[in-house]
Amino acid sequence: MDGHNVCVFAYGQTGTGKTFTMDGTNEQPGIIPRALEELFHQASLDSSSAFTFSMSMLEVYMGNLRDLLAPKPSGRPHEQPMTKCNLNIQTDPKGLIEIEGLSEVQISDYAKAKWWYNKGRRFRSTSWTNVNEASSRSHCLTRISIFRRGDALEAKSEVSKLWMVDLGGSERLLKTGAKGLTLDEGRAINLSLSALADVVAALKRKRGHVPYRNSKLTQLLKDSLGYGSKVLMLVHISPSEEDVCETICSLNFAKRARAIESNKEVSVEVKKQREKKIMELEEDIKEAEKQRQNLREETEKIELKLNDSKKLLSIRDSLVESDDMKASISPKDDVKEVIETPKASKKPIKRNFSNSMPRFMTSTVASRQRQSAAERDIGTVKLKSYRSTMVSRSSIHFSYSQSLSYSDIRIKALLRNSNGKSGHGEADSVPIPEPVLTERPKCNDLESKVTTPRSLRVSVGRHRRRMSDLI
Ligand SMILES: Nc1ncnc2c1ncn2[C@@H]1O[C@H](COP(=O)(O)OP(=O)(O)OP(=O)(O)O)[C@@H](O)[C@H]1O
Repeated sequence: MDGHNVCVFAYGQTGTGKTFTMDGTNEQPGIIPRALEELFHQASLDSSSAFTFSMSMLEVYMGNLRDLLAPKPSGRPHEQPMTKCNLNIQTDPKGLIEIEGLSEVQISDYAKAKWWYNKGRRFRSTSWTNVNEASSRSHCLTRISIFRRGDALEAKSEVSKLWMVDLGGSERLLKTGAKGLTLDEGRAINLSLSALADVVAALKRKRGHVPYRNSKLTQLLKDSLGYGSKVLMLVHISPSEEDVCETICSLNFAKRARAIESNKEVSVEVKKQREKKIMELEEDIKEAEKQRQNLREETEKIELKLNDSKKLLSIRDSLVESDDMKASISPKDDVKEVIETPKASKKPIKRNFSNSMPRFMTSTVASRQRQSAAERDIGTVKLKSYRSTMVSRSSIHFSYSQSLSYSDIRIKALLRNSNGKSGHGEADSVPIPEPVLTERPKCNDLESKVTTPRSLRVSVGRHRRRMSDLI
């Protein structure tokens, strides 16, 4: 009544109570009469919509459709309505199934519906077998068409179908002892049940192609047995131990059918699980984002350290490459002061330092010769007396990274002046061009001081010496 197509069917081994469940008796009405009664009851409760019902009944017998509500031939009221058999099944452009020429009767109330139903049921094909004395030899289908119209005038009317199916029983032909026509009927029932099983399997696996066309039974139920419809299957099994194989087969079929997801609507539980999963994934994403940020910061720190190291390395390299600076002044006493530290003695330091130096930094023969030549030159200079005379004027700072070039014309002039005017303190009058003072890193511990006139500012640090020269 909510607009869905519905299929209720009874499945199981022959003689297990399918017809009893669907039809019932006068004392114990089955599902079909109860459903009819309930339909009218529900329609009376719903004041917002107007419902009308119509009913059709047919059976699939030996692969053919037989109309169970067809009018009887005139003059022979007690005869079975055989005029309408082998009906054609049509599919309309919307995919809805229609049976060409099938009788459809209006049912205005439950009493009328029951009357028609009992009438159609009487014409069903039954026969005696070893298992069931009134065994159904066909599949019996009752169709209720439900027309629903809303109270608004422009509201569209909806049509839906309720199929109630009493399937023929699956049977072991040896067990039933069927012969002749009964045997053929049994085979036809088994064949169509097999086609139904194929449809169920395809629906379960969500295959694109569902083999509805393999039998009349499945063709009829195409628009009520697939996606978007509601299906209720009743499985009947025998309590007898002898029928355990059939029971297992029936239960396996039921298991497959139960796994079909025909309803597109997602249940509340599934929705909750999805939301929970989404939240977990969002938490994971946040955590990953945090880790990424930390890694980025770490990388930046490492890059900064790397840049510092590169700078230090370039400074060291610039200290090392000074072969062309070998003419630089390297006062031996001052160098020794550089090497000496307050805590360590001379010899061990010299040895250790030399040992720890890379090979390319050790002194070469040429550099030692140049150094000794420079020392000889220095010997002619009275540096100490010069210091003592100039101490009140100013000072020049020598460090491990600072040296004074004797080839510098300013120094030469200074030295000439010192020799010529020693003791007069006239250094200020020396015509020395004003030197440029460049800033160099100072190492206070290693610093040694050489006094010089205040006005004399010597650019230091421009000339660097190899570390081996310092040793
Ligand atoms: N629950 C029940 N209570 C009483 N009798 C029952 C019950 N179920 C089945 N029966 C009886 O068992 C017999 C077989 O039942 P039924 O004809 O419904 O079986 P079936 O599954 O329809 O068989 P088939 O497939 O051969 O048509 C009937 O006589 C029926 O009255």
